[in-house]
This record gives sequence, structure tokens and C-alpha cells, in this order.
Amino acid sequence: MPVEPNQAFVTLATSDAYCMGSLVVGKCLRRHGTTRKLVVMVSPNISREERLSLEDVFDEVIVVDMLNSRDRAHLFWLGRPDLGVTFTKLHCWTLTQYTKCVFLDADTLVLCNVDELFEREELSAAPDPGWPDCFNSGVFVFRPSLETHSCLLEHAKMCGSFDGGDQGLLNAFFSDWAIKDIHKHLPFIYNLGANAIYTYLPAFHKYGHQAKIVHFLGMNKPWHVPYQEHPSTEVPQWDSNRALEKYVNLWWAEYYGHTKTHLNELTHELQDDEPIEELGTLVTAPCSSHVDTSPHWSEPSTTSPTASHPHNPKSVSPAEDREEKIPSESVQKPTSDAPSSSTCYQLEDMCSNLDVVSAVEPEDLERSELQEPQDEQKQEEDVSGAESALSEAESDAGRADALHESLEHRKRWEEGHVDYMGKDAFENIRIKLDQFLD
Ligand SMILES: O=c1ccn([C@@H]2O[C@H](COP(=O)(O)OP(=O)(O)O[C@H]3O[C@H](CO)[C@@H](O)[C@H](O)[C@H]3O)[C@@H](O)[C@H]2O)c(=O)[nH]1
Ligand SMILES: [Mn+2]
Repeated sequence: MPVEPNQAFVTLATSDAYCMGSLVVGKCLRRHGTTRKLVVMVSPNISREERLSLEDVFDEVIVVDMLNSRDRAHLFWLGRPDLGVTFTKLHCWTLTQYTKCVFLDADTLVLCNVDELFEREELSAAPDPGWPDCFNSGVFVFRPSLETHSCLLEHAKMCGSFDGGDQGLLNAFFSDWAIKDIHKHLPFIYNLGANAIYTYLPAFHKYGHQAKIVHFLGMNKPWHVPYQEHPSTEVPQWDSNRALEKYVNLWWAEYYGHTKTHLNELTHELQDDEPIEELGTLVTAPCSSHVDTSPHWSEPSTTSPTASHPHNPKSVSPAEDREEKIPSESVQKPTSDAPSSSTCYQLEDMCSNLDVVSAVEPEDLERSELQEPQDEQKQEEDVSGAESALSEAESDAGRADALHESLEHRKRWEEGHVDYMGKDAFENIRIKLDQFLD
């Protein structure tokens, strides 16, 4: 099949942890024989090591400025204070060397060739499992255009994003997606949200074998979960955790696939299970001969995600995802395709305070970010400002943790894991009911 030089799959990573995800995206697209170019956008802070790994797999590794909504209010409601940086995704519209592209989140896993997506038009995407009249922005077809890019930034500036991330913004911008053209609705199998496995398990059993792209959306990413070296021996037929575990193991198989040594090791380990090339159909394989000793996906805290593991030396915690490591080398020695500045645009005010925003241009923010403190008094103000921002951020993080814990608890409840003797004891429920009725 001829290579299509004007079309590309595009992904994004702004930290070393997400680079692991991007690498898997590139590797599985290659393994399934795509005829399109592979592009990864990275922020300047990623390590040299990750960058080199990406260069092995992708046709282009493009350094882009980090764009952050810093919209703490909306991100708090989303339960993901870390997702402001997803505004960086908007830079994909600047890739005008391509006429049409498919964006894939770094936490997606491609199970087969999906080049047919290029037959769709901008903006095609699959429904979001949480609110199906919105599309999920983890997989979408778009046409790069500088005009669309500036309209999107303008929209961000004027209206912000209702979830603080790119998905809220894109849904508001492409607002007729839900009703206008059914061809722009990608089937769910092109963006199978991993949470759908337990929220609608019967549908997963009916249609899961048709899945083409799995999306590990939400807090838990495959790189947080250790590869299961000795999978279980006895699995109930309706075990959503087991299905997820299979996808996670497949993700690790793809991850290690980039070095021949690791691939060989893994092939030996999996030979009693399924051959690696067949793993794309794992979901239909009978979950027969394994004991479920895996950490439950919905309860990552039961096993330390960073636990040392012979096949998981790199598994990282969610907190590490958010760390911005800035190796001096990557800052001092930008590559030729790197923009001259490595600025993180501050769109905070644009999104959360419309009175302030309208007067501020991203470029202005960029300039003010780069300015040196004028004098000692200014430096002191900066320090006290930073301290109060830090304590505010800490209390935000505390609230986000509490929210996360409450969502996890609810998920466990919905999955039938009721803690009758503890949190869900009748006495506690009665107290909650009394509070509600007061
Ligand atoms: O620190 C980060 C966070 C995100 N990303 C990139 O942005 C994408 C989106 O973030 P992700 O953690 O995958 O978000 P989801 O859990 O998938 O959450 C939903 O909400 C996000 C914010 O609106 C959307 O970007 C997603 O597509 C949507 O699925 C990632 O895959 C990466 O490509 C980074 O590079 N660094
Ligand atoms: Mn995602």
C-alpha cells in the first residue's frame, strides 16, 4: 500500500510518563502496518532518553510550547487537577505540513490497523462514555489549519473550557457534533473507554471483541500498574478487572516490544497464554486458566504502582506523571525543530476570570513570563505569591484527593464491592440519609 505522506497520526506527551504512552501508540500503529506518517508533539522538558526512544518509532518528534488552562475550578470538578496541560493538544492544528490527521491520546492502545479513520472528516470523534452527547477528545480526526488553531485559542481566551481541559473546549467549539452529521460519530470501538468495561459489562461481552482502540481514560494509566508476570489461573467469566488486566498486559507487551531482548523475554512468558501477534483479540479469548491475583484496576492502592518489578522497572505513580523534570540538556540544546522559547502559556485568567481575560493575549503572557524580576521588592512579592499559590495548590490537591477517594468508593459500590462492615455499614448510611433529609 502506498504511503500517504500528507496524512499523519498525531499524539502528545508533556512528561516522561506520558512519553511511555506515546511510544506505545507509535509502536502499535507501526506494528499494525499503518501507511500514514507518525508524529509526536512533546514539550521541551522531556528527557533526552525518552526523546530518543520516540525518535526510533516516530517520523517526526516536534517540540511544542506547553499550553496550560490552569483552570483549577473546572479541573477540580473533573477530579483531574493535572489536566490543564491538555490544552497543549490544540497545537496539533498547526501541523499544516499534513492535510488530514488523526489525534490519539498517549493513553490509547491501538489493536489493529485503523487507517480507515482517514476517510472521515473534521471533526469526527466517538461519544464520551460519561456524557455521550459530548465527544471524547482522546481520538479524533482533524484538518490542520492555522486559522482553526487561532480560533481555538481565541475561544479558550473568551470562554475557557467547561472541564478545564481540551475536551470541554473542543466540544464547545465543534458544538454541532452531537446532532449535525452522523458520519462524524466514530463508533465506540474506535475509542473504547476502559471504564465502559465495568460500567456496561454485558455490552463489552457482546461487542468488546470488535474493539479497535482502547482508551485508558481517567486517573489510572497502564504505566501505573505493574505488568502481571504470572497471570491468574481461575477467572470468573464476568470479571471486568481481568479484561482490563489483559489490556494492561498487552500495553506492556507493546511497550517492551521496542527492544528485541524484552520482546523475546515476553514472548517466552506469554507462550502459555496467547501469541503476541494475536493479542489484539485477547478480549474474546476465554478467561480460563488464571487465578485473579492482580491488583484491581479500580483499587490501585492495593499494590504499590511503583513497586519494583522485574518487568516493570519504569512503572510510575500518578503523582510522578505531573512532575515536570527539566533536564538542563534539553533546555540548553533545543533541536532545530524546537521553537525559540520554551514557554508555558498561562491561560489561567483567560479561563477562570472572563473580566480579566479578554485583555490578555497569549503572546503577552509569554512575554511577561519571560521577564526577569525587576527589583528586590518584586522578588519578595513573587516569593510570597508563590507561597500562597503553593498552599492554595496543596489545598486543591487535598480536595482533589478527597473527591478521587469518593469517586473510587462510588465505583466500588457500583461494582458490587460493598463494605458492609465499614464505610457502607447500615449505621453510616443512616447517618448520611439523616443529613440529607435535614
Ligand atoms: O500531564 C499530561 C497530561 C496529559 N497529556 C496528554 O494529554 C492527553 C489527555 O490526558 P489524559 O490523561 O489521557 O486524559 P483522559 O484521562 O483521557 O481524560 C479526558 O479529558 C481530557 C481533558 O479534557 C482529554 O484530554 C482526554 O482526551 C479525555 O479522555 C494524554 O493522553 C497525553 O497525550 C500529557 O502529555 N501530559
Ligand atoms: Mn486519554
